[in-house]
Amino acid sequence: MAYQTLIVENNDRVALIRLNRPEALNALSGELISELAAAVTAADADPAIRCIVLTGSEKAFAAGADIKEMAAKSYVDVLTGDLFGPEIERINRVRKPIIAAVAGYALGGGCELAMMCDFIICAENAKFGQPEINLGVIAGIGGTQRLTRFVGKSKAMDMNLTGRFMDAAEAERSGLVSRVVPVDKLVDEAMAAARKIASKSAVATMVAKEAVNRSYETTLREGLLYERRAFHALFATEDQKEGMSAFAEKREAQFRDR
Ligand SMILES: CC(C)(O)CC(=O)SCCNC(=O)CCNC(=O)[C@H](O)C(C)(C)COP(=O)(O)OP(=O)(O)OC[C@H]1O[C@@H](n2cnc3c(N)ncnc32)[C@H](O)[C@@H]1OP(=O)(O)O
Repeated sequence: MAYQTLIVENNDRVALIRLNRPEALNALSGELISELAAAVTAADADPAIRCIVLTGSEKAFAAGADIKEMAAKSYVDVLTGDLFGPEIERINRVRKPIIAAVAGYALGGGCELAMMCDFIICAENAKFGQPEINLGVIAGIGGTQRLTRFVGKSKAMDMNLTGRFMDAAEAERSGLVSRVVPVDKLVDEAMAAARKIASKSAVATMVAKEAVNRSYETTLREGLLYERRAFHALFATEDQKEGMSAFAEKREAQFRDR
C-alpha cells in the first residue's frame, strides 16, 4: 500500500515504519494516524513480519497531535467523531512486538504513541513531554495514565501540569526508556533488537507481550496466576521442546512457531 505520511520497509522479518511529515515535525494529522493504524495492522497480519519498529526523524519522533487541524473543532465534533479513539484502539490491538525508536521531540501524542509501543529506545537528543496544558487542554491518548505508570505520580504530574520536557538521561533514569544510544545508531540499534526478537519463538513472544501488559490491568495475585498458566500452556508447543533440547545439546534453537 502507498502511504502519504509514512515510509514502510520490510527488512529481514522486521517492519520499519517511519513517520514522514518533516514539514510539521511529524505532527499526528488525521491522515497520518489513520495511515499508521493501517500500517501496523497490516504488519501484524503479515506472516513474514515478526516485529515492528516505529521511528520518526532525527529532529522529531512526533510533535504531538496536529494542533492546526484540531484548533477549530468543537466539543461535539471531537466527542461524536471520537477523535483518535478508533485509530488508537487499532494500534493498541497489535499483538506483535513494537519498538519505538525515538530521536528529537516526542511531545503530546508523540510521547503517548511511543508509550503505546512495547518499549522505547531513544537517542541522546530525545525530549519527551506532555505540553497539552499550554494549549488549554490535557493529554488525551495516555499522557496522564501510561506516563504515571512509567515514571510515577510526581514526575507525571510535573510534566502534565508544567508542560516541561524530560531529556534522554532523565527518561532512562525514570524508566520511561529502556536504553539511550547515539542519534546515528538509533535505528540500527532498534532494528538489531527487533531482529533478536524475530529470532525467538513467535508464540512465546506473543504470550510474553500479553503477560507483561496484563500486569498493568490486574492485581499482582491475578497477574502471577495468569503468568504461571501462560508458562504452563507453552509446554504444549513444539518450540518449548526445541528450545530446551537446543540448550541441552549446546546448539542454537530453530523455532518453528508451533
Ligand atoms: C494527542 C493529544 C490528545 O494528547 C493532544 C496533543 O498531542 S496536542 C499537541 C502537543 N504538542 C505540542 O504542543 C508541541 C507543539 N510544537 C512545539 O512546541 C514546537 O514545534 C517544538 C518545540 C516541537 C519545535 O519547535 P521549533 O524547533 O521552533 O519548530 P517550529 O517552528 O515550532 O515547528 C516546525 C513546523 O512544525 C509545525 N508543528 C510543530 N508541532 C506541531 C503540531 N503539534 N501540530 C501542528 N504543527 C506543528 C510548526 O507549526 C512549524 O510549521 P510552520 O508553522 O512553520 O508551517
